[in-house]
Amino acid sequence: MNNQVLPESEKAMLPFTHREWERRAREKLEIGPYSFISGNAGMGETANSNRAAIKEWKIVPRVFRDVEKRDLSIELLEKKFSTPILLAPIGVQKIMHPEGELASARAAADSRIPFIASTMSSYSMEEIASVMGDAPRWFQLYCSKDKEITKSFIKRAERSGYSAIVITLDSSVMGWRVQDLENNYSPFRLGIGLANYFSDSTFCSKLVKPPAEDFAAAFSIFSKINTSASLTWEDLEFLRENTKLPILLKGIVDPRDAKLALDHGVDGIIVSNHGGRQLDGSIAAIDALPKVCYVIGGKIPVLMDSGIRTGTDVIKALALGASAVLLGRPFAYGLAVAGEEGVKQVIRNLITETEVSLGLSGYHSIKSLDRSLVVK
Ligand SMILES: Cc1cc2nc3c(=O)[nH]c(=O)nc-3n(C[C@H](O)[C@H](O)[C@H](O)COP(=O)(O)O)c2cc1C
Ligand SMILES: O=C(O)C(=O)c1ccccc1
Repeated sequence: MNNQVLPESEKAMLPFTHREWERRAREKLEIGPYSFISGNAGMGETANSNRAAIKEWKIVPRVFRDVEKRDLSIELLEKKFSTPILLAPIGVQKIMHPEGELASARAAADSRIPFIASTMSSYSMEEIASVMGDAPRWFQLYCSKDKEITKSFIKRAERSGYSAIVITLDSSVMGWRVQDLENNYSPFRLGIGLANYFSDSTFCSKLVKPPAEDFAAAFSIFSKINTSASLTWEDLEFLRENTKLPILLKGIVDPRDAKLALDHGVDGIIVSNHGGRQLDGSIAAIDALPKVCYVIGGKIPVLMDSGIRTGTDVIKALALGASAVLLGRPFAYGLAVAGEEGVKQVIRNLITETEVSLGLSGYHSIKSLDRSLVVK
């Protein structure tokens, strides 16, 4: 089903609130996929903290400051973007909707919001690129234990028009996800999320038969060379040598790691705790942001995700020093509920609410936002 042709009556009925998108997604999906998306690590304490901490920050709006024209544009890695919002890398999107990443990538392209394709996508990075025209896209890399595969992924991303590499560092091993254990649910076992591997000539050269002919053998090799847990700062050198694209590190919350990232010459960092899906009990992302921004001192962009739900959340993160934010689960629910049109609607609503909130805060541009806008 192509959701571009969603009837007008149904479009009008699409939700406005995160809660309602989530409720509708829950209605639509089986328990396994729904819980995989909504689920968190452990007791969900970090996921709760992400929201609680954002709520604790309060906006102190200014008045009489001419907010007739409101400009959401930003500059990031020497490129101009019309909003400070990107779609976070989310793997296995076919569990949300049959069109998976193709639908969300088209929706992102429609608003010129950068789409970050996950290593664990259910369509290959080339297939995703092919529906995006020249719209901005980045590639998120989980480094394989096999360096040749990592190299191959980077080259493929370069060739298919991805303009930055995001290296996720908070997932050396999968978090303790009780819901998935209880449901005995794993998208991989269903063969979802392996498209980049199964379409990779370096990976396939290790197989006797193509993945389509012997899934079990291909899956077994994938399981052996999947994400590496032995990476250290030294490995950045290998990555740096293998691409001229900007490199961003995702999953940094300690200012010492931010400083190390800066010293190692990365091009940006993403403050994130993976939405609370990895280490339960870890610090709320928005609480980690100010100190990280302080040590970075504006030298490279600091992006942030984990808990962003509304336009006011976006404004708070930017006031606390983020250059841009990544939208995670909200668009995943949009995709589950109404495919491409759902993601478009989630993006449009978030952009509009951000713009309204910027004006009501007494600021006319993202550039003019400053730390004094928020207090605890
Ligand atoms: C279903 C799902 C899959 C995800 N897959 C990836 C992934 O493949 N790579 C990655 O770096 N982060 C992944 N993330 C984390 C997101 O990029 C982002 O950090 C997180 O969703 C932010 O939290 P929030 O959704 O609560 O705002 C995933 C998150 C979800 C919900
Ligand atoms: O579930 C996640 O958070 C995640 O990062 C992931 C990793 C591999 C496949 C799908 C999702």
